[in-house]
Amino acid sequence: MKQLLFAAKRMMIPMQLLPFLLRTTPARLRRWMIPILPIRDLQVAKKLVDVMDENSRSILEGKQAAIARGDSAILEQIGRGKDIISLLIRAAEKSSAEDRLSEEELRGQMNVMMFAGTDTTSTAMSRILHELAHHMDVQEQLRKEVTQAAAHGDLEYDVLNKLPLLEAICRETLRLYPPAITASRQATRDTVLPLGIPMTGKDGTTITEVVVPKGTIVHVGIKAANTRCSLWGADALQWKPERWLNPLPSAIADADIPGVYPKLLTFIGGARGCIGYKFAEISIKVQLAILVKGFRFEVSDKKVAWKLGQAEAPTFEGKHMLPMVVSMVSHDA
Ligand code: HEM
Repeated sequence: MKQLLFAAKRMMIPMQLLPFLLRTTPARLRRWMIPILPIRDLQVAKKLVDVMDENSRSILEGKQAAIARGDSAILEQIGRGKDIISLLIRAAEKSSAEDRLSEEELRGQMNVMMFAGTDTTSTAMSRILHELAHHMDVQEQLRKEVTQAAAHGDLEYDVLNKLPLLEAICRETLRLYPPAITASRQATRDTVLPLGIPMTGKDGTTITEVVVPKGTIVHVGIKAANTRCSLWGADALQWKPERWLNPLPSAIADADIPGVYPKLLTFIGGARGCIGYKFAEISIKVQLAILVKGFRFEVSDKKVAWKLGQAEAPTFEGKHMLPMVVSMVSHDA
């Protein structure tokens, strides 16, 4: 998945043609053209998309077969029939022919979710572990919080979701290192955007708003909004989970930030905001709670470089990885 994002990033200029090609050529022709175009990244992207599609196809077939075999077969499946794909298959079966999602559309949904949900979540996990390795005191506090909460067995959803330090660590990492640093939107009508901070024009006049005509592409600076000193304070660029354990500065508390996630644009907002944010949040918390309870993460002597594809990914000597020193935690009293 990461390779796909990096390949797409390197093809930024030819990709500008994509909307035009989508409008003017059938999918079959586009696929036929790819092997003859001398763009290496395009061949890489095609191969990766085919792998993703093949995976979706085999998962979908497995789910459909289990649903056809009946309840006991469904219970053996990951998600036990409550996962989104099983729900979509069942909904499709109950819908009229004209409303029904076709096989291709179901696979399309799966591909989008895998694409949108995998690297975003794994990047956030990498960032959290990296920060915890640089802040061993916070890591120890988190281990204590999780271990105490799990003293009587498995952590229930509600308990896990309310652990204050775990929550603060997730929020702070998603604030400072949003996996998607920008998003684009197209204005559906003429509008005027007020500026939070006025600007001075070339002729010296003060500009307090910007006219946005219908059709304009607007790039939303997710990371810029999440780390703005005038809102978050002078320490906006520092990783400080404790900021979420205390009342937020009034500038940010009072700011109207239309994110689905309070005060952050990490999952953006509005009708096309991230539909997976709750899932992402709980899966990060589950993974983190299990990992930190069982293992200690320390910085290694290998220099990690964070490279921007669509999401920022850790690399070492050009390979996607996050070298760390990991040891088991002893829970003997
Ligand atoms: C930390 C994890 C995640 C982050 C930071 C994140 C962030 C975002 C952002 C910024 C968008 C808007 C992209 C755009 O319009 O350009 C988006 C869209 C989307 N996300 Fe997430 N996401 C995360 C995890 C997930 C997960 C786990 C899923 C699914 C299981 C998911 C499914 C989607 C889908 C389907 C969309 C497209 C929604 C639409 O266009 O209507 N995301 N996400």
